[in-house]
Amino acid sequence: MHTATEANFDGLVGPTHNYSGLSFGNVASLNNSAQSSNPKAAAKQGLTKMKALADMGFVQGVLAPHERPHIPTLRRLGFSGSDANILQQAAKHAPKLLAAVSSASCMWTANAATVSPSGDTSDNRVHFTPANLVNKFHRSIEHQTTGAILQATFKDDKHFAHHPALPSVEHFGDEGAANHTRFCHDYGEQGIEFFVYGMEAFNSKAPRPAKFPARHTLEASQAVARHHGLLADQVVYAQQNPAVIDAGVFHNDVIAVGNRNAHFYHQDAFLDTAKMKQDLLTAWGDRASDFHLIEVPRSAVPVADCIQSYLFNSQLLSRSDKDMVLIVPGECENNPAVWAYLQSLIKGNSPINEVQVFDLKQSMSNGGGPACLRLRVALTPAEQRAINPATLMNDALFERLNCWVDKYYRDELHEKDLADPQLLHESRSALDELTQILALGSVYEFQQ
Ligand SMILES: NCCC[C@H](NC(=O)CCC(=O)O)C(=O)O
Repeated sequence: MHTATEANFDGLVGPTHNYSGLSFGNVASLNNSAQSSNPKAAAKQGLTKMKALADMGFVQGVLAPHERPHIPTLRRLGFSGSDANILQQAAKHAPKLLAAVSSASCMWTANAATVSPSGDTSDNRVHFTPANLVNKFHRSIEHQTTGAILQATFKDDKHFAHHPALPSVEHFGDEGAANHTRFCHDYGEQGIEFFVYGMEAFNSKAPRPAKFPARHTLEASQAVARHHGLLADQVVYAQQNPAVIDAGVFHNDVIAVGNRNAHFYHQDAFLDTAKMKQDLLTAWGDRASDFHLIEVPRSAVPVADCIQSYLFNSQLLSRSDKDMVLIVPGECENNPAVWAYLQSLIKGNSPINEVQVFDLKQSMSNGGGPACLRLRVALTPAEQRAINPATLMNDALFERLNCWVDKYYRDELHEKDLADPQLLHESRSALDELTQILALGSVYEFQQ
């Protein structure tokens, strides 16, 4: 281990994974709200992807799911009595609230936080800011536990700095790394941090979407950049095209992905594409010919096909300096325009040389693809050695987590099951054991 690398930390799908139509503006979430879910299959699909990446030689970590249904939130909202009584009352009087506090949405760890690697920060530590996720109630309750799990995973304050989430108000709406990409030569060198926002909160004259919410503001990204101690000329901001948000692109990672010297994005992704390109090339500096701007034209793949297939919600991974592999969901293979485009892409002269397909249907049906499920953390060798080793995927952990899923997870879940006190019991028992497997300590309220 001599050079820095990029680790992926995937969210392990929790035992209450279900489809409740909670995310206005997210087409899959709204369309699948009547479906029953399969938490066991969901967790195993995620584990299979994690194991495959570990087997390919990438550093792969696991982030634990949160305590759900979240009884402390129901108590905060006025329900009282025993846990079973609270579940029963919530199911009767506020079923959508019960669904919200039962969501396994923390699986999408691209939304867990924004991470700045040590090559970029003023104190040369890796900085983490959990995302407040204020736009959706069910996600706004994630950041505290997310912060605790990140601190239990990246423990050593010599290497890692943890900030609290930004103020939980729309002006600072923050969706984390789903709207953040880092470009660099080597992962350990200083890079360019690219922040994409949906609207300017304090400028009502600036463009913003009309139909669906812009979840992430410019002001949130600027605050994160200040906290992380980033240099102004290493930071680029770009506004998402409001029209694509209105078409269902609720996060920028549904329409663009970047890695090292490659930016792979759709023609319609940004409000001002020419400016985005110019700003990135200026920040990149000399050797501009090394930077790959791979723009997918709408004539080849319409925006609707991007949303249906999640083409851009892929993981773009470096196998060596000039060789990248793209990890895509099965939906890409089933979309003729997308699949034809991908075949031509890998034959062309971009650094992307291979496409690998993974079945992530359980997560995809709530609008989460391969990229949503992972948080990227670029690490130097010394930082890598400082991570909690119990969270790193390998043969033994894969085996152990599969047995753990078999022991605790159901293979079918309907909205009505969320009121079952047995589900709460199963979920807490599972997480209690998981904190031992991953050596996290007591990160959940029920353990305190
Ligand atoms: N990065 C992908 C995030 C997907 C997530 N979906 C959800 O929360 C849907 C949950 C439901 O509808 O049951 C979201 O929209 O934030």
